[in-house]
Amino acid sequence: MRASLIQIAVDEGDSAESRRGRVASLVRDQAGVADLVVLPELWTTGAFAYEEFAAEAEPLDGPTHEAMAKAASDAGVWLHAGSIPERAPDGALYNTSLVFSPSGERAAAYRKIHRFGFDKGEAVLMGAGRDLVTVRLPETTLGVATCYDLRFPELFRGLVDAGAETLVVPAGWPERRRAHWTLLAQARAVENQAFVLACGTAGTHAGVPQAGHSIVVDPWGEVLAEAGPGEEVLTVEFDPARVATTREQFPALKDRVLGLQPPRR
Ligand SMILES: O=C(O)CCC(=O)C(=O)O
Repeated sequence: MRASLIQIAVDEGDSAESRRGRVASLVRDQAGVADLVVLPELWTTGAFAYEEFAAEAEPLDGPTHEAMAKAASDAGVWLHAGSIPERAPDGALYNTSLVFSPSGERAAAYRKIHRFGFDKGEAVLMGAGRDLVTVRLPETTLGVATCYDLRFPELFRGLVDAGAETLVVPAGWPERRRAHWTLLAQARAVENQAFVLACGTAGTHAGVPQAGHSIVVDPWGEVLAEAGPGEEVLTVEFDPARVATTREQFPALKDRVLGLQPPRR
């Protein structure tokens, strides 16, 4: 199976509309190259452009949905289209990822569960998702998570329990914490014996330089491919069957002990 992670430069001065056109064309270029294409988090606005979330928010089936559904079917690829600022019917905002099949049907929508910013930014502007999401592809089952979610291993264990073998993480991770990004992507792969496809952004927006360095990690924790800091398409070939063989040959997941008792006082 071949996957291409499109590490988009999300700089100021590029409108959401023009970026949508540019990204759709990059997705189309993957026809015959990749089976699965992955885009980053909130690439129409930038993950840190908090003041743009409301203005650029769109319904689930808004302009980004339309452009990406068409790009997926034109290219004949599975497309994890990263996330959009979603305006829900009740007016609430969510950081929502969209996944499309090669015929351009929406296969899944995932509302980010852990919102970043502590007492400001996304954490106060957006609602929190509650539902884990997996997507069955012919070759593998995707488990989806978004950016800050990468810090919460229990979410990934939930995805693995639901059958995920390839963990896909679109992000807008800042350069300042790039070491955490790489470390956590490898940790999630090792502990879950799964592939991790983590696609970040490049460029600078809202004064926050982005880390780039999108990364693909195998179920043994080895880095199969890693991007540099700038805009880049990172293409990697991987064998989804390695999840089953790794879990058979080193069956640590079977040794989980659930329901531990808290310390006695
Ligand atoms: O956890 C981090 O360091 C970055 C998270 C983030 O930027 C986000 O979720 O948008």
